[in-house]
Amino acid sequence: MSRFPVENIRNFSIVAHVDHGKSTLADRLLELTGTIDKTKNNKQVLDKLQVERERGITVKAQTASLFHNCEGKQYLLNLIDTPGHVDFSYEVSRSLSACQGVLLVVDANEGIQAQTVANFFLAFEAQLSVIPVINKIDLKNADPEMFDIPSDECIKISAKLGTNVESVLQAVIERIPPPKVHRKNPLRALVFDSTFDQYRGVIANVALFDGVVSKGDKIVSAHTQKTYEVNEVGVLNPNEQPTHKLYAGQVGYLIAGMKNVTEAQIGDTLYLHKQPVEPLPGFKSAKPMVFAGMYPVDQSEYNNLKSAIEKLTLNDSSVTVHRDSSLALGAGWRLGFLGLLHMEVFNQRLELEYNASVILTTPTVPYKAVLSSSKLIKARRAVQKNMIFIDQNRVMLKYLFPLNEIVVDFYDSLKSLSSGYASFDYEDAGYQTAELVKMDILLNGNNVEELVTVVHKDKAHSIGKAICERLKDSLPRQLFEIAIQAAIGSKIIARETVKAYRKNVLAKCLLKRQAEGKKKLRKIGNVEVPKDAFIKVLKTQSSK
Ligand SMILES: Nc1nc2c(ncn2[C@@H]2O[C@H](COP(=O)(O)OP(=O)(O)OP(=O)(O)O)[C@@H](O)[C@H]2O)c(=O)[nH]1
Repeated sequence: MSRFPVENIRNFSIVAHVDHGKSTLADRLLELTGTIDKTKNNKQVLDKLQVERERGITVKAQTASLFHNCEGKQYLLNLIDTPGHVDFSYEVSRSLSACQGVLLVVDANEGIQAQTVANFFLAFEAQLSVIPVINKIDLKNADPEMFDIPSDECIKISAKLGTNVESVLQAVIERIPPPKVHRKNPLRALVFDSTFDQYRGVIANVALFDGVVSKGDKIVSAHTQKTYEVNEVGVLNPNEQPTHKLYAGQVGYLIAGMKNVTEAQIGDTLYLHKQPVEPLPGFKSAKPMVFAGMYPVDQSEYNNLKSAIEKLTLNDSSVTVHRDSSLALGAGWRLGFLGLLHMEVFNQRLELEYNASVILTTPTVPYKAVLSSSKLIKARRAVQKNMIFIDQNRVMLKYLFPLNEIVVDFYDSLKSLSSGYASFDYEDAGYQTAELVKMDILLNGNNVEELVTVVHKDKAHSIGKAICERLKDSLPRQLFEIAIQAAIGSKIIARETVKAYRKNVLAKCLLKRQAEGKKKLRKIGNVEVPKDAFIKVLKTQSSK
């Protein structure tokens, strides 16, 4: 690695709106630099996770070091491919901390979209060089001239066909500056991502801001003050390739015998033993926008699920975890996600990567209740506090909201109403009095503990009705009629009915059900409920 002086290093991310072609461009760059062989099968090779392959989207930023010869000089180009969906934007902001420039990819057909703008501002605020790349110029309706960017600054390519992709490499070398680092200073390495390997422990992705790190070095974590010996260092090419040393300006991985996931903090600074340095600023923590309760299907699985959640949150540090418990479901957690897609992907990764089976429930939020026989707690609605114009195009509105109104899909509704242009932030404003009631959902008279909620009195009827309707759509017909009821105390406020099978379709349906298997079903009284029924209810509950 010493062959690459700082001036021959470029660290850059590929950012874009969802599906504008980041991963396809990454494939071509890997091929052009000979990092992977050129074959027809190279489709989004950096999307390594099973969930990414199944869904065809990137959810995790991936690093790859490319070795490239240009005008007789050997360059080391560290590329980070990032996700495009807004729910994974935390991956983008972290990746930028290891870069000096970005390729801002824009689909020529679709033009500039919400995440194009958001990513542009992220890069701009981090003072990175931005190279606009207009992609998909092979498509019929492509109109590459439609952007308000000087055309000589844009590179027009087809990532799919490989057209003009060499110019992108050329621009990376010419327009992105080398990192500003000092190799003679003591080691200062930023941990910008981590994964957990069953056999080798924590694998930390590091960007070196100062100094050198070698296999065998003793290093200290600024966060825990614990000392470790470096067992392996290397680059991702795109698979791990040990190198013995990494120098300032380079991006790679490091394994140092951290066996416990709590020891590895994303944003931590690593330095050499007895050579302490000022820690790097790290990352602003991600703010959860959607919450869900998570419980093991069987309490005996609690410890396994706990360990799986810990390992997965190491790789996805934007998930917040708090312990929670339910009378019916036992010990579990309240998890916070950046959006509903993020919640689904996390859940799917737990199943695919850790073979975990979980129950997702509506979240609980902490309330303080003053119990009194006659006086109920007074309600408070969202109250506007102020409105500030940030510039000609942007306005900031401040409201006081009951937390319960925003924890499920407020953020997603806001994004879809504003086509993704509105952003949302919140701060805890303390407890407020409110007229709240506890609402139960009953299936043939049996209480469904997963769906017990505390709701505002005025919304109880509409929420109860919506949950009953949703459940009706998600419950398969059974041998008998199922009454779905929403109740406050002993008062029933909504009801739906799932009819029993008709006799002539009975045999056919039973056969189908047997084929589907019983694994994904949960029994409440005599009623069989598919596991995803609760997720469907959770998704729509607060929008009703
Ligand atoms: N016609 C055409 N299609 C392209 C081109 N580049 C990418 N695509 C297609 O666009 C789709 C999305 O490409 P990806 O590379 O997965 O996009 P992405 O930006 O990485 O997607 P996310 O990471 O999920 O946001 C795929 O079906 C690609 O085959 C191109 O130059 N021309």
